[in-house]
Amino acid sequence: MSDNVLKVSGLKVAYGGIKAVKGIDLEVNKGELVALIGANGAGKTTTLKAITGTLPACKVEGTVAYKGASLKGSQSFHLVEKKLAMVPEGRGVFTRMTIHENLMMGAYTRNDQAGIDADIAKWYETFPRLKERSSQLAGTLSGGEQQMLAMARALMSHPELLLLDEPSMGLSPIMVEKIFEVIRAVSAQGVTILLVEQNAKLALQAAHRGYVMDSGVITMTGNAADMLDDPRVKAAYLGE
Ligand SMILES: Nc1ncnc2c1ncn2[C@@H]1O[C@H](COP(=O)(O)OP(=O)(O)OP(=O)(O)O)[C@@H](O)[C@H]1O
Repeated sequence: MSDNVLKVSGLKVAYGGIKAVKGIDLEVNKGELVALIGANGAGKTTTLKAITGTLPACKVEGTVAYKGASLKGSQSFHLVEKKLAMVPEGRGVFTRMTIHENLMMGAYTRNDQAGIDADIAKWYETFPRLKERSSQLAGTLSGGEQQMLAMARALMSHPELLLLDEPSMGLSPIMVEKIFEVIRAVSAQGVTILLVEQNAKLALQAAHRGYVMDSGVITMTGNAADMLDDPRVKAAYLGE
């Protein structure tokens, strides 16, 4: 059996006349943390939306296989049942629910109450700030706190693949460090992750492998440590 959790082949996406993704191949193997980096408008978010089948009406070609099967036509609740969790850009927490209720929502496909309670306690330990505010409405949290909550909520479903879209966006440098610390810790627990990031340095430092996307095409791929050393990556994405 292949080790692929995710395999994207020949993916093309066009919004009307705009070709956002122009035939990319990408794979994520079990247990890997893979970074997809690239500038604004490179097509990274579009790629994630194509993976989850959440694109607006537009032309899509190619295939996306998650655990060997297509996700075409899946609704968001199907994705959770299939153990695929996405933390979108802008977080997507339930703003009118408390932190605790958000975490419970993340576990709605589970019925092991003791396990759910243990997981909530674990995430509260990882993010003490969420614990202090457990009965606060999620909409009143800061950007960084919402990012933490969105990640913890996604992890409550015990995903086999976690998709993270720009987790560092809009956060203070301290919060960015903290979020990446957590991403590394989650990866070390064996969770398979596809991380979309503009912060190429932090993403490649955390990842096993990376892909560089530019104007809808993959221009480079390889071992993340090698990519950090690559003069082209240094010049274009690391500001060196
Ligand atoms: N709904 C849409 N309708 C039309 N064009 C779109 C739509 N969504 C994205 N695009 C265009 O597709 C291209 C790729 O956008 P995408 O959001 O995938 O890039 P990105 O790499 O995620 O960038 P960013 O980091 O800024 O989010 C851009 O030119 C964008 O303007």
